[in-house]
Amino acid sequence: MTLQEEYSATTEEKQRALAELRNIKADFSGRGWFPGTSGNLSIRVGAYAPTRFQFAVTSSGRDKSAQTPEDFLFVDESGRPCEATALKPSAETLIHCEIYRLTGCGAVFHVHTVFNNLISEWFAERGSVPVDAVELIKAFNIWDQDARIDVPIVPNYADIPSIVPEITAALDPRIPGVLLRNHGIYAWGANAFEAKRHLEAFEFLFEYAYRMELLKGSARRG
Ligand SMILES: CSC[C@@H](O)[C@@H](O)C(=O)COP(=O)(O)O
Ligand SMILES: [Zn+2]
Repeated sequence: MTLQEEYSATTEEKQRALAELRNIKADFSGRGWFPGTSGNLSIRVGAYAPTRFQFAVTSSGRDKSAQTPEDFLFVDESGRPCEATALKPSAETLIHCEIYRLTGCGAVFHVHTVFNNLISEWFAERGSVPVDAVELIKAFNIWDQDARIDVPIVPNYADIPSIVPEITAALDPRIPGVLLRNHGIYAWGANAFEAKRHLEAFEFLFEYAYRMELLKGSARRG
């Protein structure tokens, strides 16, 4: 068995991953989370080592509100397609690769929303979004009384490979997500269920943080 074969998944596992991605993509599309072909999703399949893994990822530039046979392809740890295909993996595949390499997680979801863009710009100089004592922090399995978290924000560059070392440096192992400034959130988890829970929690907390800043501002104005 070649190394590639050792890390490739069974046909059944690949089909299960694609079915799960189709359901997740339809769900997120229903929430309006893929404006203008933005967003990308991936689920890891097969054996894992930080230097050898494979995952299914959305193909680049497509309307993610549509369901077609060309929506996904499988790539390896370097982001290269695992088989001959005319499809192009997401332009941000290297970010998924780095998150899998650093965390060993099972799924990575990326969406652009107005709230995640606004809050990442508002707190950009601070370098993270502070969230204090909100119950939904428990979605990240943080159960401290009055827990406080800081969601990392990294610079956004047109050259995607330049973003990767920023994520490597900023990633907090306690926080399953990272914001790209004025771009969007990457959320991950051990599997698609957990990554979806984390993404929903992040989007709730970003809207909460945005509205809390407005309340504080109006209170200061009196
Ligand atoms: C078209 S704006 C969004 C893209 O530039 C990118 O940020 C994105 O999220 C989707 O890129 P894709 O290559 O389709 O995965
Ligand atoms: Zn994006």
